[in-house]
Amino acid sequence: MPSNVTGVIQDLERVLLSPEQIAARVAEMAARLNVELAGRVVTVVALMDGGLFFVADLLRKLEMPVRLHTLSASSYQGGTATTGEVKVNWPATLNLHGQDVLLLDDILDTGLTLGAITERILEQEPASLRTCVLLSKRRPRLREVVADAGFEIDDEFVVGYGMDFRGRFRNLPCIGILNLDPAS
Ligand SMILES: O=P(O)(O)OC[C@H]1O[C@H](OP(=O)(O)OP(=O)(O)O)[C@H](O)[C@@H]1O
Ligand SMILES: Nc1nc2[nH]cnc2c(=O)[nH]1
Repeated sequence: MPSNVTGVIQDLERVLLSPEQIAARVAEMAARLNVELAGRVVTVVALMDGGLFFVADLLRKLEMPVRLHTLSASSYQGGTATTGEVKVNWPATLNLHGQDVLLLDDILDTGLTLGAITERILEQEPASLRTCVLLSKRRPRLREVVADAGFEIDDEFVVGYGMDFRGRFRNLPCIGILNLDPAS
C-alpha cells in the first residue's frame, strides 16, 4: 500500500475491495461498454464527488468518442444515512436531447440519487440511457433504478475510492469498512 495512505488504512476495520480487484472489474466494465456502445458518440453524465475515481478510471478505458458532463449530486452530507433530499447542480446549459447517455456513479444504495437524476435525464428525451455503478448494495431500494453494477455488496457503509465519511477517506485506493464508530 502506498505510504501516504497507511494512516488512513488504519481507520479501516477491513478492506472489502483491493485496488487490484477494483481495477480488474473496471476494465471488464469498460470492455463490455466498448462492445455494446461501439460506433456511438457517448455523452457521459458523471456524478460527483463520489464518482470521481470510478469515472476517471473507466473513461480512460473507453474507446468510443465521449463527451463528459459532471454533476454534483449529494444527499448524505458526509454522514452514513441519506438525508432523503438530493441536491443537484444541474447546469442550465445541459441538454441531453437525442444523445446516447451513459450515467455513472460510484454506488447505488437507496436509489434516491440515481432515481432523481434519471428522472431529470429522461425529461430531456435522450436517444438512449444506460447507467453503470461500481457498487450496488443488496438492500430494498427507496426508488427502483436499473443499473449495471461492478460489484454487489452487503448493506454496510463503505469508504474509499471516492466515497467519504465526513469528507474523509475519498483518497483511499481501496474500498473498505470503517472501524470508527459512525456515531462518534
Ligand atoms: O442510492 P443513494 O442512497 O442515493 O446513495 C448513493 C449516493 O450517495 C453518495 O453521494 P453523497 O450524497 O454522499 O455525495 P458525494 O458523492 O458528494 O459524496 C454516492 O456518491 C451516490 O451518489
Ligand atoms: N461513503 C458512502 N457513501 C454512500 N452513499 C450511499 N451509500 C454509501 C456508502 O456506503 N458509503
